[in-house]
Order: sequence, then C-alpha cells, then structure tokens
Amino acid sequence: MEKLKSLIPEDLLQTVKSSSVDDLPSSSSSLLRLFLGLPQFHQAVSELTDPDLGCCGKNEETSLDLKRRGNLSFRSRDFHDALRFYSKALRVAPPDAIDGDKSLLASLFLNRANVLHNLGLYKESLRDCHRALRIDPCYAKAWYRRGKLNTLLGNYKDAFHDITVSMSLESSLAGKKQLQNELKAIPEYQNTQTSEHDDCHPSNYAGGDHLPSVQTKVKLRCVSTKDKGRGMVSDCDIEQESVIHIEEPFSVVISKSCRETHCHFCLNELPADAVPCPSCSRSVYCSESCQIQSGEMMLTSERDKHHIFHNLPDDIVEHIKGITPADVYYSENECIQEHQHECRGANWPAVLPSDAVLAGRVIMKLINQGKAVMDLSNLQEILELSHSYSMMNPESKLEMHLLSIVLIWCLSKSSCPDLSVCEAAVTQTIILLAQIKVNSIAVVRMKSSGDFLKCIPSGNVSAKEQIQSLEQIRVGQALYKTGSLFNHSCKPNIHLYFLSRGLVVRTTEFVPLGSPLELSYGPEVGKWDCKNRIRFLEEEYFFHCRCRCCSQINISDLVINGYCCVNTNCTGVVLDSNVATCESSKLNNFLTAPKSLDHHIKVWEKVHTDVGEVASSLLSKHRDSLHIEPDICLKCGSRCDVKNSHAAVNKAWNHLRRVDELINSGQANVSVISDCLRSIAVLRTFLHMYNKDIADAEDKVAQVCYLAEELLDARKHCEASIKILKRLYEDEHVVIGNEMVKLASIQLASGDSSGAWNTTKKFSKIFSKYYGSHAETLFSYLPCLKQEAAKALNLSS
Ligand SMILES: C[S@@+](CC[C@H](N)C(=O)[O-])C[C@H]1O[C@@H](n2cnc3c(N)ncnc32)[C@H](O)[C@@H]1O
Repeated sequence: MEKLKSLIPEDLLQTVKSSSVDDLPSSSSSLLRLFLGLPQFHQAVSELTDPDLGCCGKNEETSLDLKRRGNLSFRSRDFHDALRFYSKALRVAPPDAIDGDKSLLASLFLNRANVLHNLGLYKESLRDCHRALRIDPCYAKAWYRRGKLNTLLGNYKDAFHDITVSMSLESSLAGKKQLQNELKAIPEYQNTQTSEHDDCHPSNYAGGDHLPSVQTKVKLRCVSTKDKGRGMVSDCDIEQESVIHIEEPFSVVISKSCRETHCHFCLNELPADAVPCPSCSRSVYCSESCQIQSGEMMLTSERDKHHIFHNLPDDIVEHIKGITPADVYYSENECIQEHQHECRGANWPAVLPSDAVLAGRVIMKLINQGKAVMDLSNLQEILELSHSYSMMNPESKLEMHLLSIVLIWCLSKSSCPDLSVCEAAVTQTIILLAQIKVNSIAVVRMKSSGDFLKCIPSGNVSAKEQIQSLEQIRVGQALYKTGSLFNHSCKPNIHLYFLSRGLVVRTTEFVPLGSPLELSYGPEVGKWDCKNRIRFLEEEYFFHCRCRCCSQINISDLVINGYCCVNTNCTGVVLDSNVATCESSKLNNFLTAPKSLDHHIKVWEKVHTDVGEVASSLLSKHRDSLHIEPDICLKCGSRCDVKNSHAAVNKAWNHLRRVDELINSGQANVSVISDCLRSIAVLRTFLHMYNKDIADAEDKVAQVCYLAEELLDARKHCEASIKILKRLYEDEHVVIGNEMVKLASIQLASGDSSGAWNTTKKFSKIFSKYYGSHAETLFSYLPCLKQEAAKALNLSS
C-alpha cells in the first residue's frame, strides 16, 4: 500500500484526502485511471491474485516433506511435534495427490489419527479415521485403527464391524489371524452404544453452540432519533435479563491473529483434529460441517468403492456405507459460500486488512444472491447502513480509496470476471468500507479458561498462580444487519455477546415501553471519564456521543480522575483543567437550556437526588456554588495545586508499573508489598478517594499479596478496589462480577469457605444478568469455582 501511495501525485493526493461523499465519483475515478495506467500497480496486484506467486495454495512437495518430518517425530515418540507436522502437511496437500499407492490426504489423516490416539485424544482420532475412510473406503489400516478406538470408547458393535471390514481387506494369513484375535478381544456388544459419527451436516455447525430464542413477548422497533439517526427502542416493557435479539452475521471474517488457533467459520477454538480447506492452505475449520458451511466441498472419494465389499454380510456393508457414503449430503442453500471467492491460493485475502476482506465477502454474497449489479452501483441501497465518510481523517480516506481499487481488481481477477472495475464500483466500495468501520462488530471470546484458571483448593496456595482475571480476545469482525441498528450509550441497558458467530443481545435492566435500547461500543461510565469516552468515539466511530452521561453531570465522571481537597477534613473533589472544562460545559448546557428562573434549583436538586450520599459528600451544599472550576474543591472552594499532585501521583505509578514486571517474573515478595503500600499511600494522599487509579493500584497490591501468600492482605486490598469500582460503575456491573471472581479465589485460598460461597453467589447473579444461562458455558471456570466454594463450605460445616 505504501508503494502505491508514493505513486500518487500531490494534487490528487490532496483531492482524495479532502474528499466528501459527493466528491467520491470524481476522486475515485481519477485515482482508478492513474493506477490502471501504471505498470507498478499491475505488478503489485498480480502478486496478490496469482496463485503461483502467492503462498496460500496447495503444494504436494511441501506436504510430502512435512509428512516425512511427522513420521520422524512419531518414530521418536515426539507426538506433539508429529501432530504439528501432519496438521501442516494436511493444509498444503492437494486433494488428488498420491503417496505410494494411497491418497496423500487419507494417509495423513490416518497418521494423525495414530498420533491423536497416542496422545489419548480418542474422539479426535476417531474423527480422523473417519476422514481417511471417506477418502479411501478400502483403507484397511484406517478400519483397524477405528476398531481399536471404538473398543476403547466402548462402542463395541462398531468396533466389531470395523475390525471385520479390516480383516476382509487383509490379504496375509498372519494378518487375518491377528485380526481374528482382536475380534475375540472385543467385549460382548449387545446393548452397547454405537459411535457418534462426525456429523457433517451443515445444520450441525459451530461446535454445538445453538442460538437461544428471543423471549416471545419481546417487541422491538427501529425509530428515527433526533441526535443519533435510526435506533432500536422497546415496543413493550421488557424485563431485565431478557434475550431481545439474536442474529447470524451477514458476513464475518476471522482476525489475523486467530487464523491458526480458531475455526475460520464458527470462530470457536480449533480442536487437535482441525480440517483444512480443500482449495487453499490458509483456511482451517473445526469440523466438516463448518468447512461445508463456509462453502467448501468436503474431502471425499469420487469413486464408489462399495462393490469391493459385496461378499460381506449385509449389516457390515450397511456399516461401511454409513461411514463412507458415496455422496456427501448438503444442499447449496445451507452453504454460506463466504470463502469460495478467496480460495484457489490467491494471496490477497491473507494480505489485505480485515475490513477489506470483510467488504469482499459482503460484495460477493450480494452478487451470489443476485442482488448486487456488476458495477455495484446499487450496493448502498441494498445495505442501508449508516456511515461517516465525511468525518473520517484524511489518511483513512486515502487508505479506503486504495483498498477499494485493489479489492475490486482482486475480486474481478481471481473470482468474478464479470465484476466491473469502474468508478461506480470503487465509489460504492469506499462507502462500504466506511460503513464497515462504523457498523461492524468485533466478535470476542473469553480467553480459554485453561490458560489461567487454577481452582485453588481451600486453604492451599502452593501454586504460584496469578489470581483469576478475565481476558477477552478478538477472534473476528462481523457485520450484523439488525445488530448494527443499536445505538451507543455510555450507560447501556443492553449487553451483547456471541455464541459461535451468532449474536445474542440481552437487557441488563428493566426497560419500559418506548425506551431506547442502547449498548456500549467500548467506553462506559466508570471505565473512562467523559472527555476520554468522547475522544475514543470520535476517533474510532467518527461521532460525537450524545448519550445522557456525556451531556449531564454524573458523579462517576467527577471522581474517576479527581483529586482530593487540601483541607483534610473535606471530602470534596478537585478537577484538573481538562476534566473541569468537559464537566463545566455539561453543567452549563444543562443550566442554560431551559430559561426558567427555577431551573438552577431544579438542577441542583436533580444532582442531589440522582447521586445521593456520594454527591453530598463531594459537592457544596449551597446552590450558588454549583460551579466547576479547575484546581478548586467543588465542596469547600479551597484552592489546590493539582499540578503538584499530578507529579507525585505519576511518580507513585511509575513504581507500581514496575511491580507488574515482578509479578510476571514470579518475584513478588513481602518487600515488594511494602513498596506498593507506600505508593498507595501517596495515591490516597493526593487523589480523591473514589479515583480509579486507587482502585487499579489496590487491585495490583491484592495480586502481589496473593502471590506472596499474604492472603488476608490480598483480600483487604481486593475489597478496597471493589468498593471504589462500585461507586464508579454500579453494584451489579459485570466489572464488579469480574473482581468478585478474584475475591472468591482469594477467599478460597485462605480457607474462608463461607465468604467464598457468598461471593460466588453474588458474582453468579451478576453474570447471569449479563449472560443468562450462557454464563457457565462462556466462562467455563465459573462452575469450577462454584463447585470448589460449595465443596469447601460442606467440608467446613
Ligand atoms: C452502528 S450505527 C447505529 C445505527 C445508526 N444510528 C443508523 O442510523 O443506522 C452507529 C452510528 O449511529 C450514531 N450513533 C450511535 N450512538 C450514538 C450516540 N450515543 N451519540 C450520537 N450518535 C450516535 C452515529 O452516527 C454512529 O456512527
């Protein structure tokens, strides 16, 4: 991209960078004309579309080499390395390649099945045998391995049939005899289960996560609002914790960082027996059903070899046909085909940013559905999504011009020759990219619990593990057409989460009829102060937030970055100039809007009734003093030197930041704790008691104390952090739930079973408010922590 940018003359560069939506036809056609005439452009795009130049195609030689390396690792019993090599070999193996007298793919699946068997991953191994047999139904060793696995898994009837088929394919007498013995070793199979086949039907996708249904009585409506464009509102009273919306994405693309670890269709974590895309070496799926749903063919043998088994008993032939059907059943309608146009080894989907790949998927979906015309001139009217192109910064505008030209070119060259590379297509794609910026949603998962969950049995802190903490990873980016109609609020009343690639939206409070249903696009009251939230939304989403909390005074915004008063008897708050400017403009807007004389009083009462006892401890009780100025205490009016306080706080933080390194390198000990306590004392001297920095510092100290096995102190500091966070958010905010998970693990470790049990009940209630019955599926350590707490309570009673 940088090379292409350098080819644009200065005047055109300026035209593009300063373009508005109305200028797009002219700026995009000038840029397109320039590029089409430049050999450097053609050179660059041919590298993106030519499968021979790219690195995403199949390659028999590489696959054979990886197979050899896998074999060596297997022989030296390094099963993890062998698994890695065979999985890589599978990704680059061409579907028709032969190794010796066998299909390369079938032999790789079977080799991997052997490795998985040795690693104790029996179900995964069974699935790989199944895959080898679907490609080659006459693969005696695969039938044999399958029989062994089915025996281990207690599927004796299947095991008997598998070994019988293997025996029928075995030519040597000695071999037949050995198999005969294996058959005899299978326990009596009457009334035993049969194995679960790896179901490849598309309706069965996504690692088993099925979307819940929307509560039957819930009604929503899309309305036009004065400040925020269209938005969703409730069309009836809606109870807290109701599922109000579910939706499959219109299009989704996996994050670059998750390409090797997550399924490219459902975005769930990949199992050890992941299946590759049959046409490229880039995409990989958790199962055949995801592979097919993505629009790919499953790897199957084209020849029907079932006649070879004609002299076997009928029930065995049926068994064979059940496992190795000649045709795989799937209907075109059930396939999303979102990946096909990126296949055949072209490099551009691996190189272009996610926004552009997502745009490519949207365009191809609309073309495949017969909705978009070939010059894409009707794209906007089909999608009906909002965008903020004119508000974007000059660099983003230039980037979008370049990306849309490159994308349209790549699509037309690698998969859709009828697509016209013209000004209309480029203009519409630029708008689509702008729509994606504002409307696409990051699909997230909680980090695998296995990475950080160590449920500590009561009274035992021998493991030097960090306290539980919840980390999200961004696994993909998706466009949900209705989901994108929910506006943002810094104090949201709905919460969204994902089951596989499906979106679930839930209310987190009671929502009366006609109220806006709004979620947080990232910033929330309690997380950042008002000016930081506004800045984030302007930079990332290109709009100025008009939610209630960004236009009216609220206590959290006043204290989150506040300083304390110099007067030690005063509990008031002092603001620096940035925060004071933002907060006083909120106050002024509020005061000046209605003109009645009574207004001042009304505002004052409102402030006090809304924020209750905290407000009265922070602000002057005299109506006339309702005035926000930097460096002046809002309660007693004392002047404070915020600059000086700021320097002292920074110094303390530099110290606390170094503590992180010690925690991570496992060097947290008692001397670190006393240093941390000194830093906290500094923070408490200069900052307001509800300043978020103190909560963060307390949290850090709790961590250090926990690692140093000073559990009572760990608990005290964890509780201190929670106390502040409750003031900044609200008692039952999910952030408090997360902190309580930490508190419960400290309580468990210190043997406080009833404390742990009570905390567990509290955080379970909070998580259920946000995630309903999915909480325990999404956070697999929650049931574990609950179980430990219950066990500890029973033991102690
Ligand atoms: C994902 S869309 C939401 C639907 C949009 N209102 C529409 O008409 O299609 C995001 C856009 O909605 C508007 N919006 C959402 N929340 C807002 C808020 N709190 N304040 C101002 N505008 C908001 C902004 O224009 C933003 O770019």
